[in-house]
Amino acid sequence: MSVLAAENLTKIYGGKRGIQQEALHQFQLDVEKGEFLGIMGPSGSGKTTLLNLLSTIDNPTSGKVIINGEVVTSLSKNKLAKFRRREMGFIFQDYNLLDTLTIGENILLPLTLQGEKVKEMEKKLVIVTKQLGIDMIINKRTYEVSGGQMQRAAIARAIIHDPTVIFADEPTGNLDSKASLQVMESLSALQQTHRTTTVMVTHDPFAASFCGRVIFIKDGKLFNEIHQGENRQSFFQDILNVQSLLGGNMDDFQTIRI
Ligand SMILES: Nc1ncnc2c1ncn2[C@@H]1O[C@H](COP(=O)(O)OP(=O)(O)OP(=O)(O)O)[C@@H](O)[C@H]1O
Repeated sequence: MSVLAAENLTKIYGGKRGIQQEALHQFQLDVEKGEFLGIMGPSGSGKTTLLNLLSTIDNPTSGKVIINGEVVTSLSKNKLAKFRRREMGFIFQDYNLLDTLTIGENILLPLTLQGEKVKEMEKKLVIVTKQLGIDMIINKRTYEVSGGQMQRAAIARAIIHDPTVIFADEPTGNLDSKASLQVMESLSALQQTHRTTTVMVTHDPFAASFCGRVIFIKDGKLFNEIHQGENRQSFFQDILNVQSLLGGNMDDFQTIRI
């Protein structure tokens, strides 16, 4: 069952007297429940634009986004804010945790905003932080923990309210290879146990190799899509192969690590 769909999504930036830039052209996408989808492509190909449209951070010039049967591109501002809070989780490259709160308070933010009972929140916090191996840092502040721990806290915050879909934008962009491995293992394990649908933009073939499917974008259009087969290592190689077909600026691509 498709839980997230894009129908003919087009985004044209600029306009009036400025130069127009078509960043996305009549894009079609269907994401199944429980899928872990990666979005890759050279710099400027339209990845962030697509993620911003799917996650309702930005509006398309034309076309629709449908999440859980709801045409989110037609929702009023108020309804959209509620829908986003309930149905979506976000993971960013720079973690976006609040320094004034403890790690635990940061993780609980989506439930606090929903008015969840304290006892329930505490139970959920213990479960999710144990799953992510960060239960020992919930009383610390952001400046007392590592980047990998902050990103795992951000994953916990993204998933704690059981959203329909998690949007991740370069979640390993600021991490070294060891922390990237921990973060990607945590994210893929957790999204499987929660059967959450996850959509992740990344330049990093290592991070993308944890996805079940990776789509490649070029010039705002779908270039190719590949599915994980036997194992992650061979999928990593498949991703590198498509990247070399795709060309573009090779500086965009990290080709080491497996
Ligand atoms: N706010 C904007 N105004 C005008 N043009 C924009 C804007 N945002 C993006 N673009 C242009 O749209 C195209 C797609 O940009 P987008 O940020 O989606 O690419 P990307 O694949 O995410 O790139 P990167 O990997 O470098 O982040 C690019 O040509 C970019 O210059």
